[in-house]
Amino acid sequence: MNTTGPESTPRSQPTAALHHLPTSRSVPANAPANPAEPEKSQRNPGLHFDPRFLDELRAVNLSAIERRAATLVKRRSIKGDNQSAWLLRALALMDLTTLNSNDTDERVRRLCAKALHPLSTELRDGLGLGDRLIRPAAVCVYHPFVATAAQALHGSGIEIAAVSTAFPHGLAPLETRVREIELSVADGATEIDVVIKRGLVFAGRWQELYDEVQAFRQACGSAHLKVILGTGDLVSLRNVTLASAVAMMAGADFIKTSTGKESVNATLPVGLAMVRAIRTYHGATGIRIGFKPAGGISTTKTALDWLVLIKEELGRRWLEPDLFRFGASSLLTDIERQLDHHVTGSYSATHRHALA
Ligand SMILES: O=C[C@H](O)COP(=O)(O)O
Repeated sequence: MNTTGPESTPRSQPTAALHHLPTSRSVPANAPANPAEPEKSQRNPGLHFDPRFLDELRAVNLSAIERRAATLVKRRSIKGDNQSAWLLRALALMDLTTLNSNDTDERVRRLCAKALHPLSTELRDGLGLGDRLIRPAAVCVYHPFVATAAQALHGSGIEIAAVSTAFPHGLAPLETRVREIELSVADGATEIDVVIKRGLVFAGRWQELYDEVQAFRQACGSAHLKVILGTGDLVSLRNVTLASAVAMMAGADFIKTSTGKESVNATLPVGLAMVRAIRTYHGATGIRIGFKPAGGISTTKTALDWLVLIKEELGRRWLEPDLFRFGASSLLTDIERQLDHHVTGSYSATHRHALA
């Protein structure tokens, strides 16, 4: 593949049924004509729930998706300066995350300090970055640390993402989960990562799932909504595809693979199933939905695989922070090490880059 420029465009797959669906909010204008000029994507207004959209997506060909995921990665060849450029891009597309049971305000402050200055002066000089500001797109924390992060990042332009709705299982009454979103927004969260109740997927209770996600979207107000599917729990790619579709119909701004707490996290076949659902939705509505793989993405090799997948399947426009994020707690460390290697010719010890 050509990995140097913003040349490819998404291949739309309009579906017949979707064209007839009414939107649940005002009908948006189509996406910008030139995807190479990234105007901020408009928010997803959602669609009224209609099972016909699900019928369009039901026939997922598992083996074809697995074959495609394997081929994409094999074809990748990103080296040298080009690789450094892609790694800097990966950094800028990151939700720098801490979601541990032993998180503290102090740890979150250190993480925010790292987000503000992710690369050392030597490394920046070695890479010739000059004045270029390269920082993660967001810091992602549990609700109790939103106010701390908001204070530490005030005025920086770095988004504050909160995992709400009884993360990571989503097993609390709906009112409790909605209230948690409202509290996070009040504390300064600009993005909310919600988890779905996986049981609604197993039971095929799609309307109920739609209603819950719509309630989350409403509680978010101007904060952007990322819907975590917990794909490692969902058993089949068909479930992943249908849950993606319901989340988008209900107004998700992003769909996200995993909480990082399931036994299986983000995998390329699952990602492929999700980005194809995104492509279908875009083809039919003109609305671009963001994608966030998360959980277990800790090496630059894996990060590059994901970037290749997105560029090939959705196009260059999706490699911007309003449409793509990595959810990752340790990826930044490996990016620093690889960049260091590019500049100095040798690998530094991981502990030199340890976060928080
Ligand atoms: O949403 C982000 C994930 O929880 C991060 O997972 P990770 O710690 O495996 O990178």
